[in-house]
Order: sequence, then C-alpha cells, then structure tokens
Amino acid sequence: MSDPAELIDPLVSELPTWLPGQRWFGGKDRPISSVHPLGTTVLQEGDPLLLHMIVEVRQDDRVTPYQLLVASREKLPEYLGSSWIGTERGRPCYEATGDADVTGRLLDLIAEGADVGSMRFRHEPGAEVRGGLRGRPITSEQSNTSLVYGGTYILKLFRKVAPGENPDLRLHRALQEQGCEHIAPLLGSITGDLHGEPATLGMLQRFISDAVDGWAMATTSVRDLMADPELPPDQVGGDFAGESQRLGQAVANVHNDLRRALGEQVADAEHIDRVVKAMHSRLDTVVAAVPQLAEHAPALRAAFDRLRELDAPVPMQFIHGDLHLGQVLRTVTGWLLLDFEGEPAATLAERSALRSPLRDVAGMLRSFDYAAHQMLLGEQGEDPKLTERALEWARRNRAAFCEGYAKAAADSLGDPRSHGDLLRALELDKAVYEVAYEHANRPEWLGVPLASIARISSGGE
Ligand SMILES: Nc1ncnc2c1ncn2[C@@H]1O[C@H](COP(=O)(O)OP(=O)(O)O)[C@@H](O)[C@H]1O
Ligand SMILES: O=P(O)(O)O[C@H]1O[C@H](CO)[C@@H](O[C@H]2O[C@H](CO)[C@@H](O)[C@H](O)[C@H]2O)[C@H](O)[C@H]1O
Repeated sequence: MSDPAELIDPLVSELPTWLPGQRWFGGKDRPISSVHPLGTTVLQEGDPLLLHMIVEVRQDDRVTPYQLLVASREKLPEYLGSSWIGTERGRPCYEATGDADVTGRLLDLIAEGADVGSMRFRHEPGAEVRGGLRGRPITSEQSNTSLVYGGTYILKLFRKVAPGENPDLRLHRALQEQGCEHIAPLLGSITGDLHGEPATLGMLQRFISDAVDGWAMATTSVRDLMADPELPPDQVGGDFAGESQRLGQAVANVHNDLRRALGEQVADAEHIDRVVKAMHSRLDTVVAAVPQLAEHAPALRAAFDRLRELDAPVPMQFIHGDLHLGQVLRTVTGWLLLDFEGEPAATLAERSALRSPLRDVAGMLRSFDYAAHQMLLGEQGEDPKLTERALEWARRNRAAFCEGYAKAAADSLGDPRSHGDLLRALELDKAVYEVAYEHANRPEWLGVPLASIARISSGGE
C-alpha cells in the first residue's frame, strides 16, 4: 500500500451503514446523518496495516466522537469475514479488535511507553507490562471493547470518547493510590487528542482469571432457593447473604477510599433542587416512551419531592455511578468493583459530578431485586409462592448488603437504611432509568423494574 491516507475517505463513507450494527454503538435510536474523520494514526505499516481512527458521528443535533481500530490486508482470512467494513482501493478493510495478529501491537506500545503521532501509550508508574502477547476480545455484552492478553492483561478501548480523563481511569488511579484492595490493578493507559485536548482512549488492567461475577453467583443462589421451596433461606446450600454482606463492606471501603483521595462536599439546597429536577425530567422522558409508567408517576414525583425536606445533611463524593451485580467480581480473596465509567448514556459532565454514595447502594439494591425477579420472567401466570420466595431472597440479601455497608461506612452515613427517604428516591430514580434501558434494549425484561416501582412506591419495601 503506497499511502494509507488514500483509504481514509472511502472507508469513512462506509461507516454510516456499518456503525449501527455494532453492539457498542450507542446511537441506534436515530439515523446517522454524517461521519467525519477527526484523526487517523498509523499504528503498524505493511500487511496487515493497522489504523487508529477517531470519527465524529452526527445524528440530528447530537455529535459523538467514537474510537475505531481498523486494519486492512491484501486478502481477508475467512475468520475475519464478519469484521469486514468495506473494500477500498482493492484492499479489504475490517474492524481490527477481532484480529489477534494486530491487537498485540497495542500492548507492545504500552510496554514500550511509546508515542505514535498524537497517541501516548503508557504504563502506570512502577507497573511492569510485558509485550509479545496476542489480544482477543471478551465475548460478554459490553458498551466498550475489551481485549484479553494471554490471561494476564485486559485492555479496555473506550468506544465513545470525550476530551479529558475518563472517570474509569481517574477513579482507578485514585483508588490505586489509596492501596484499595477492591479493584483490579491498573497497569497502563492510552491517551489521544480530541479537539486539541488530551482524551483517554484505553485502560490496561490485570486480568483476574479465577473470578466469578456477582450476577452469576446471585442468580445461582436464587435458583437454589426456588428449587427447595420448603427450606428456610439460611439453610439452602447456595445462600448468598454472607457474600452480600461482604460485598456491602467492599462498596463502603471503596467509597471511603474515593472520599479520602478526592474529597467530599455536603449538598446545599440548590444542589438538591437540581437533583430533584433531574429526577422529574428523567421521569417525564421515560413516561413519554413507556406509557405503563404513567400510573406510578404521582407516587414517584412525591418520593422525589421529599428530598427537598431531608433533615440530615447529604454528603456527596465521587462514586461508581452504575453499580450492579454484573460490575463486581468475586475472587479467591474478596470482591472487586469494575467499570467506574458511570451510566453509559450519561454525559461526561454528569458522570464526573459529585453524588451521594447512596446512589451506588441504591444501584446494588436494585440489582438484588433483578436477580430475584429474572427467575420469574418465563413463568406462565404468577405463582404467588414463587413470587414470595423471590421477594424473600431479595429482602434477605438487600438487608445483608446494608449491614455489610454499615460496618465499614463513614460515620456521616452509617446504615443506608437509616436514610429511608433518600434511599427510596434514589432507588426509584434508578428503576426509572432501568425502565428506559429495558424498553430500549430488552423489552422482555421491562416488567422487572415496573413491578419494583409499583412495590416501592406503594410503600411495599
Ligand atoms: N480486570 C478484569 N478481570 C477479569 N475480567 C474483567 C476485568 N475487567 C473487566 N472484566 C470483564 O469484562 C466485562 C466488561 O468490563 P467493563 O469494564 O464492565 O466494560 P464496559 O464498560 O464495556 O461494560 C466485565 O463484566 C467482566 O466480566
Ligand atoms: O453494565 P453496563 O454499564 O453496560 O450497564 C447497563 O446494562 C446493565 C445490564 O447488563 C443494566 O443493568 C440492569 O440489569 C442487570 C441484570 O442484567 C441488573 O443487575 C441491574 O441492576 C439492572 O440495572 C444497567 O442498568 C445498564 O446501565
């Protein structure tokens, strides 16, 4: 190939049809009006040629920069057929994260601490990173793309990029500096330029191979309880309450470390007013899309408005922002929290704001509810005995989580259950978010958050 630049324009013209088919593309709800290349870096010359691209995707009034890793070869091997984007100037061009012959280059560049064009590949101070490994994408559903190298490293390539330090990297750095035991060690990063400002493109961590995620463990425990309907929950083999308690403690420890590293503030009336307005506004949007939510709107609004009358001060700090059982890993030594990026649909400014740590507690409490109720999804008609069993599991594990949290929490917080109005409003706000998420992504799950909203807003929990 004489000049890689010759590929760029024809390749970019293929992207409006190719992007909506990608799992990580976050704008599937509206048509793409244009894609514009912001910057291209040649990471490897020859065959295969490896290009890093940042493109700006325009949809109505929304403009979002995305990061792409694209390769081109003289001849595309059959196993890369599903990654094909287009054939430009006679050369097949394809999404490169599935090509283990080229992904190793990213790790090598981090190991070398290299600069290529405006991209900076770095390992963290004191971290040892070994190159020479092939990287393969993980198969689980995700909003970014993560590559695993030899069962040793995991490199997350952030798909949506924004100027500034990604909160995932920022919070991992802060936690690592505090010696936090509840994160996977941070080893390196990739930074590029976006509109003249540094922007995080990737984050390298130790891959934890001997771990199970919290969602898999919790749902196995629910299944065990359902299979033995007569046994009291504490005598069922797969009882999860001990783990829930340890998880609560781990989350409180992470909050403590984030507070120590990055500080805290107490929310003033103006801030609380903004939070309440944001809750109402999210509800307005979701009710418009999901009319079944309308009947619960008055109770939801009343719960949100109660935040204006709280007696106790509301401390705010950096938090995880999208905590659920799928974001925690149980290793042989304890619980790890993953993915401090916040809710995928939120703006960087929203995700980087100080918030009540009880938001993370509320997220996890919602997740216990999900784990219990997803078992009932396929059931024909409601079996009151099974439903009661599910509720019993959720109650037991939610309580254990709060007990664990209280053991390690800051004095200003204590037991999350002692902040009833705040916790209820945050749980309901999260459930409203989940209604929107399920409506857009998994309509068959919509009943899970809707049923919880009905229960919580009627004072059932
Ligand atoms: N350090 C790690 N060790 C082992 N598995 C990991 C690690 N980090 C992430 N994973 C796995 O990758 C999945 C996706 O990671 P995550 O950071 O949540 O990506 P995304 O932001 O795209 O959702 C996780 O659910 C987990 O299964
Ligand atoms: O992990 P992500 O950052 O992509 O989070 C999004 O997807 C989650 C589902 O994968 C979604 O979580 C919801 O479903 C979970 C069960 O699959 C449940 O444990 C969570 O409590 C529930 O919120 C999450 O909301 C969304 O942001």
